[in-house]
Amino acid sequence: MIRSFREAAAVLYRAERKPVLVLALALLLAVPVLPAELWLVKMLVDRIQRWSPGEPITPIIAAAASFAFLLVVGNIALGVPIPMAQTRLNELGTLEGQRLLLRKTSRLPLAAAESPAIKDRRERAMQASVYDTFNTGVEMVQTGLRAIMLFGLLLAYGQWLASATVIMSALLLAVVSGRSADRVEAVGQAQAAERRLLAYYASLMTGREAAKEIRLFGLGGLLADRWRVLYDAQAAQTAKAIRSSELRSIGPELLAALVGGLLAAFLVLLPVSRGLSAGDFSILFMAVTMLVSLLPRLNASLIALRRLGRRWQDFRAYLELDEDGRFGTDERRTEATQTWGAGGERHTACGADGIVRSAGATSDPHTVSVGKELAAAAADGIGGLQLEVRGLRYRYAEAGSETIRGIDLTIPPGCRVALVGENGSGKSTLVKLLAGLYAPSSGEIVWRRKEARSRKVSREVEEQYGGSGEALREGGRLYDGSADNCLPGTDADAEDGGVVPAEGSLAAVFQDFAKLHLTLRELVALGRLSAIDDDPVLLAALNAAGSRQRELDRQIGAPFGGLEPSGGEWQKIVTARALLRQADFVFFDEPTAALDPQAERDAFELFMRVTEGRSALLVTHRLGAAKLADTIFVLKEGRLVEQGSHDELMSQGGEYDRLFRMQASWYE
Ligand SMILES: Nc1ncnc2c1ncn2[C@@H]1O[C@H](COP(=O)(O)OP(=O)(O)OP(=O)(O)O)[C@@H](O)[C@H]1O
Repeated sequence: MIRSFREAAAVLYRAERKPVLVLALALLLAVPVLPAELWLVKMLVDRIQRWSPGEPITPIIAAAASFAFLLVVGNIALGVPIPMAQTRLNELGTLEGQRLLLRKTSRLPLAAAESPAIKDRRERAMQASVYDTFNTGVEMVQTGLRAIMLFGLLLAYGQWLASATVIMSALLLAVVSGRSADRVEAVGQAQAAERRLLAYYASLMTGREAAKEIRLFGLGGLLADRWRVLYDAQAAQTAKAIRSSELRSIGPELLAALVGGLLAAFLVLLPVSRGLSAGDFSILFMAVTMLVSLLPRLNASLIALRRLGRRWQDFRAYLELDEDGRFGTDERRTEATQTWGAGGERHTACGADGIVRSAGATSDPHTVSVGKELAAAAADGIGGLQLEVRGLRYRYAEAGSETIRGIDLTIPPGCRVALVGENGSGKSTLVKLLAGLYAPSSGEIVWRRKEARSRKVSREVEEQYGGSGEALREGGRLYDGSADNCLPGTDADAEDGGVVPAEGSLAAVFQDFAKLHLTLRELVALGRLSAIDDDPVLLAALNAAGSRQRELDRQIGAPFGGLEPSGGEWQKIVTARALLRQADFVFFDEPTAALDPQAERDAFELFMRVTEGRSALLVTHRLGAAKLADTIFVLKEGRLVEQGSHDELMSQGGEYDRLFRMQASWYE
């Protein structure tokens, strides 16, 4: 509880110091005002009592004026800044809380971000409130200090019995209502998954994705009904928990009120029995009645802070989730590795009989931080990336069996590989693993930097980029390296180490790419943000991807009043983004699925040209296009079953031959 208060205060303090200090100071300075007020009341009453006609009235006026002054200080000097600071802190708390959650979510490993359990955690974390946790904490401190002062006053008058009785009844109330509040909170926490479902139904009914199906199949009513039933069920659960909580606290609350009443009545007898002055009686009476009303408030603050503390624990737990995209948060992955290592070994690559055979000494691969090396690699423009995969296995958290079942392969620099296989054979999963978006359940993915051979930009590519080859070469590498090392059974370059690659050395065009509603400029520049103001480079990338879009500052996406590209146009834009990245290794996961036949053909030709001399992995169901690759990998039920050139695989009469003939039969 104290930790959550401290952490919430730190979040707000980091965001803006002034309102935190103002609120804390104003609330704390208000504490001594209370006993001062009581003392002045006593003084005033005593002076009035002692005053008799003919005596000067000044002492009474002085006491009354001091009391008025204190009221002004309490209500205006301290009262005014408090709501102002609270309003600001409320805004800041909402902003910071959401910012932290959004930033965290965007940094989670893909597998974690996709996991329902993590989504439920986020839902619970979203119930936390930075502002409420801080404000309730400060208010509780203030109320607690006031209560201590009032107790002190009672004790000063020797009222031990009264103090003990009030404390006992307050403790009883705290225990009973604390337990009830915990039960209500537990109900709220358990509803996280249902709240997510509610939000999902609402987004289906209001969003764009499902709008067509909802109208066509008349699903609106069904969804609205489900939403209402779920909502009602949740509301009923909450109401039940609150009802039983309220019923439980009736007894202790009655007791506290009774104690207060009895004590007040008891005090009426005090002046007579102890010879106290009217001022003493006033101060005691006020102290008891204030305490009796303050203690339930203190109790309520305690309960609220406890509830907020629990929510804060969810918030903290979410923010502490492992951010490493390559190793993930899944315990099953502890044995998995994805490393980036220097080269130094010999290998046989792209062999016709599949499955890599590594020979010779392998230098210790070492994990590196992502980012710096990209700059280094981009600056010197050397080398290509070699990908080595050993014993790779992957099982989705919710799946009963492995999707990837022990894959070994090597893709040397400058090697263009096609990955083919039936639906569900694991192609996209493999790409996500290789791209570092999922962490393997076991096995190794090792990237090595290899020396480049020829690094010239081919005339064809230069032309394709609209004469902006120079601009595109900046920060990148376009070259016409040969693919000899990809020929089956041929050894690739050996003994060529080098710097390791980094995040920006990889680029990808995914099958299910995100249609981000940004400007065209931003959409393309996401590939290389440093080029965001370089119009010739951005236009060249669009040109290279076959897109005819030229208005870089045009908003894309109808929901924001912008241009709505067709499916094929969208694909060209995201391809331009990947091209702009100038990565050493490019993944194309079914990048032509939405293109018309001519555009598809153009795209494959372009793919061949722009990936000249660098490594690329193309996932495709168009086996005619796969023929263009240097090597074809055939995946079946999560295993690499064949590997080789088109002619070799056809002559083997295996899975590839079967798939190819089946597809070709459509065109006979
Ligand atoms: N998030 C997930 N959770 C559980 N299982 C998944 C998940 N994503 C994919 N799978 C399963 O993994 C298997 C391989 O899926 P994947 O998308 O990799 O196949 P694919 O070869 O790319 O298929 P396609 O050709 O249809 O695109 C499928 O059985 C699929 O149902």
